[in-house]
Amino acid sequence: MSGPRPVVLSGPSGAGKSTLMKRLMKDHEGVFGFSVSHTTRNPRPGEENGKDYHFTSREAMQEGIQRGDFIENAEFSGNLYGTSKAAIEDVQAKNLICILDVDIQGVRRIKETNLNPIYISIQPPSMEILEKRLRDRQTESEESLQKRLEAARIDMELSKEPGVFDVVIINDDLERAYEELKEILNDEIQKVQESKS
Ligand SMILES: Nc1ncnc2c1ncn2[C@@H]1O[C@H](COP(=O)(O)OP(=O)(O)OP(=O)(O)O)[C@@H](O)[C@H]1O
Ligand SMILES: Nc1nc2c(ncn2[C@@H]2O[C@H](COP(=O)(O)O)[C@@H](O)[C@H]2O)c(=O)[nH]1
Repeated sequence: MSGPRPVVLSGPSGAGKSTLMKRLMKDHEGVFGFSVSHTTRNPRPGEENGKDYHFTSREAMQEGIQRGDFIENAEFSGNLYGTSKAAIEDVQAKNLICILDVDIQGVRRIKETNLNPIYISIQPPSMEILEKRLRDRQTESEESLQKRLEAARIDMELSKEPGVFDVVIINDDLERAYEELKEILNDEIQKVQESKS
């Protein structure tokens, strides 16, 4: 299907992907659409089913995977996560820039498809700062936090491999990281805005 190129945002848990993405969507109403993933993890306070995630059981999700409903899926920190074909189609049908928030395993699987997104990695300035951000967010048990930090170490190494990401943004200063993200997406944003005027 032709239309604006999707955007894959990846990077360690706690690096700031959701923070940057929410701001981008708020500042550009009618330009971006979020690909709502499925997950077997429990909702956090304030998260809405169907908006932040489709919260589901492992059994139901495995059935969906078997049926071929997902373009990618991965086990992360003890839970299943996945992008359904429908999640992407819903956004693309509206001619919006589809934003996917996926881990590094998702990035690798999406590269085997014909989605052709812009791959952006959001990285924290250091492991110490990442740990502080995750602890301050107060969403994780100690066990989950340790699993996320372990996954983060792997993510930070893999993101340095040439050719995996089109751009790596270090989210140290939020304003600067946001400006960098907007700059990268400027052409696609303009295309959507022009198509609507
Ligand atoms: N540049 C920044 N400086 C300080 N704090 C930040 C910055 N960016 C994000 N944060 C804070 O760090 C925490 C983690 O950010 P966020 O939830 O956006 O990360 P994430 O990458 O989406 O994580 P996850 O993958 O687990 O959903 C949040 O509490 C957020 O407010
Ligand atoms: N491979 C996929 N990874 C996903 C998907 N949706 C989210 N994620 C990643 O999971 C971790 C944890 O997210 P959290 O909301 O529990 O903090 C994070 O790295 C996300 O990028 C998906 O559909 N596929």
